[in-house]
Formats: sequence, structure tokens, C-alpha cells
Amino acid sequence: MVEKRTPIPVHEAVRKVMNVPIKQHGEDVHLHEVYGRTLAEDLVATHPVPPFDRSPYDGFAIISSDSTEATRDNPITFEVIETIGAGSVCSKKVQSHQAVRIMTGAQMPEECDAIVMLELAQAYTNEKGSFMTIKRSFPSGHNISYKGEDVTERTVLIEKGTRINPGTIALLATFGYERVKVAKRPTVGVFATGSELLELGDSLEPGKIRNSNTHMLLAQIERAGAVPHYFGSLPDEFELCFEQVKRAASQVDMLLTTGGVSVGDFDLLPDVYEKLGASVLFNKIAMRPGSVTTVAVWEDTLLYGLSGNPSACYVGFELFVRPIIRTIMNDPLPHLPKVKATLAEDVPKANPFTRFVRSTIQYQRDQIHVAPIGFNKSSAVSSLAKTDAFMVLPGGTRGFKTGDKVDVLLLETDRGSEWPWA
Ligand SMILES: Nc1nc2c(c(=O)[nH]1)N[C@H]1C(S)=C(S)[C@@H](COP(=O)(O)OP(=O)(O)OC[C@H]3O[C@@H](n4cnc5c(N)ncnc54)[C@H](O)[C@@H]3O)O[C@H]1N2
Ligand code: MOO
Ligand SMILES: [Mg+2]
Repeated sequence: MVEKRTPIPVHEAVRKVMNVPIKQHGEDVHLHEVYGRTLAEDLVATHPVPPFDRSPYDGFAIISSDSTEATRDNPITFEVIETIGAGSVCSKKVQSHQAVRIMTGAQMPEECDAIVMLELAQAYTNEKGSFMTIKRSFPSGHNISYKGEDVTERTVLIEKGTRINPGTIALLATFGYERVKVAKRPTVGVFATGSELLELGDSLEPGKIRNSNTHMLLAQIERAGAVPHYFGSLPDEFELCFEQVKRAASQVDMLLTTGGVSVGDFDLLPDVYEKLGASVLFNKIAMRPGSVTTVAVWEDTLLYGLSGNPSACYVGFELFVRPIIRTIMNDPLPHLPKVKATLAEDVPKANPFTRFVRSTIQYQRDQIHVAPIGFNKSSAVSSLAKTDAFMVLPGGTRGFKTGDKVDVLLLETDRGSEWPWA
């Protein structure tokens, strides 16, 4: 008798996976290597930015009250006592009707409270020294970039779990972080299973196909931010699969296999999980593709039996593996982000299971349009190359029409979502 499996709803399957206890670790990494990683602790401002009042222009620093009477008909002259560029500080005490020639970024002389741009002053030198004349008044605070105007001390600037982008790196550098505490990336092992599989350099033979899934998965693992570890391909031989899976599982945080999880004579993963004594969370989900996706826990390792069918394998990864990787990396938004989009063409075929249609999105004026990509069977590999979103069509008997609003899960974005499931 073929084993009868009971499908569970997608959201329940995701919840079961998310409930598995995971361990989060941090590590110190050089600033030049943290792009794309996630912060393992809040980034707090250790000093104000800028750290001192400074000039935002090349100009003259003055005491503003000296300029009050200045007009076109009553120009006022200042003695220029020093010139300072960014990085230098004024060495003299500025007296009434004195000015300091100051460049952008240089610290304000203590006594001064306004900056006159070079263009608004007439500078000259004679035997008595250097001078400049202005023909209008400047209020106190004119053209000053104040200490702390960008960032005040002790503000939490970026929360733990944020993915580090170039802007984050600028901020980290501002506060002198040479090494940054980031979330340790989990290592995710990958095995292909299937006696039909050829490797990349092999020529086609009757009945055989090249293994595409594991190479795709290695890239999906990287896209999710984890470290892929490729263990190779296994033929459909039970003892070998059992030994190899057992050995590999103890070396990684998660182990993915593709193929061999359905009910066929050579689908060996269910028996591997049984012999290991792994606890199987589910082995059938009410979704297409990827209904056979199986997840088991063995010791501290999550074992994913992803489908051998390429599209099913791809979807299974994004729905069930990605959020765990992101969670291990402290991401508070570990799931694929969900948006509403307008269907750009009819999707007539109904299905009782929730469908994740490999799709492409287009931003048109104020709307997102979504269209399925070509051949959309579970076995399809061609449609994956152009996939940047999954259209989520709830199970039921009806098809969907052009113009319908549908849910879409976005794949090509760093920013995730909280819980996209109803
Ligand atoms: N009687 C039933 N048959 C099947 C059922 C079922 O419920 N009852 N489920 C079907 C569904 S749905 C799927 S999906 C597949 C899942 O099959 P498996 O996960 O067991 O995978 P395999 O049988 O090993 O292979 C399926 C298919 O994928 C190709 N494959 C496998 N590995 C790779 C790889 N690394 N790269 C590219 N392609 C791969 C393999 O050659 C097969 O064509 O089962 C249905 N059957
Ligand atoms: O697991 Mo299958 O992919 O639903 O066609
Ligand atoms: Mg099979």
C-alpha cells in the first residue's frame, strides 16, 4: 500500500518550521567585509555628529553683532586674523571686528556665530594686513552646521537584525567601528539525490538529466545570506544515502536534499528520516508546486527534503528555508515580502491547493503588474530564470482573470516581511 499523506496548509507548515528552536551567534568582522551581513547588536551613537560646530561653506567666521549696521552704503570691514581649513582649529581669540577665513568642514572659532560665504565678502590685503568687507548684516547662527545636528549622542541609529548596506557602513565608519558584531551566517549543506543525475561536465545519456537543483540552491542560499556547502550527488541507494546524510547533517546548521521525498519506489528520504529517528514536522503541504516538501529535525539540525522537481525545489526553499536562515541572522522580517499586484493575463487553470506561480513583476505608473512565466509545471526549469516573484493564488475551483488583484511574494529584495500569511 502506498503511504497516504495528509496535506497541511502552507501557513501551518511555515509556522511549524519557524517554531523549531534555533541558535543565533555573533561574530566580529572587519568593516570591509560586512556589506550584506546583519547587525548582531544595536548601533548606538557614541558621540554627536558632527562632533563640533563647523562651517558648511568656504567663507569668513564673524561675530554676528559686528555686522548689524552693515549695508550697501555702510560697508563694514573686518581684520582677517587667521586662515583655517578643515582639520585645523583657530589658534587665536577672535575680537570684535575680526574675522577668520574658514573653509568647509573646519571647526567654528569659539567666539564666532555666523559664516559669511566667500562670494558675499570683498577680501583684500594691504601693508596693514588682511581684511574683508561686507555690505549686509548676518544674523547669529547664519550658516552654521551645529554639533549634533545630524545625530545626537546615544541615539539608537540602526537596530540589531538590520541588513548592512553602504549607508550603514558609512555610519559604522563614522563611529570608528573597525570590526563589527554581525550575525554569524548559518552553513547550509546541499545534496542532490537521484540515480538519473549527471554532473556539469557530463554529456547527456539515455534516461539521464543534468543536476540543476543543487546549483540553483547554492545560489538561493547565498541570496538569503547564508553560507552554502555542497556535498555532491547521491544515487538512489539507501545505505549510502543514509550514511552520507547522517555524516553531513552533523557538519552543518541545515541540510537540504533534493529529490526522493515522494512516494516512489526510489524515494528514499522518508526512510532515511525514519532510520535516523528524526522528527518529521510534515511531509505534505496543500500547495503547488512543492507539495511533497518535507521537513524533519534531527539533533540540532533541520533536514529539508525538497522536491526533485526544479520549480518545486525552488519554491520550497524560498518559503521554508529562507525565513529560518534570516531568523538565525537576527532579521526581524524573515519572510518574503508580500504586495498586491494586478494580474496582467488570465490564469485560468484552477487548483484545490494554494499555487505559487513563478511570475515576473513590472512597475507601471502607480501599479505593480504581475504575469506568470511560460511553462509553469512543477517540473519546469525554464520559467525559473525569469522569476522575480511568486503569485499566490489561493486554492479553490476558480481561475483568475486579467485585472484581478492578487498577492505577490517578491524575491529580489533585501527587505523581508513579518508574517505574510493570513
Ligand atoms: N504517485 C505519486 N507520484 C508523485 C506524487 C504523488 O503524490 N504521488 N507527487 C508528485 C509531485 S507533486 C512531485 S513534486 C514529485 C516529487 O518527486 P521527488 O521529490 O520524490 O523527486 P524525484 O522523484 O527524485 O524527482 C522528481 C523529478 O525531478 C527530477 N530531478 C530530481 N533531482 C533533480 C536535480 N537535482 N536537478 C534537476 N532535476 C531533478 C527528476 O529527474 C524527476 O523528473 O513527485 C511526483 N510524483
Ligand atoms: O510537490 Mo509537487 O511540486 O506539488 O508538483
Ligand atoms: Mg520521486
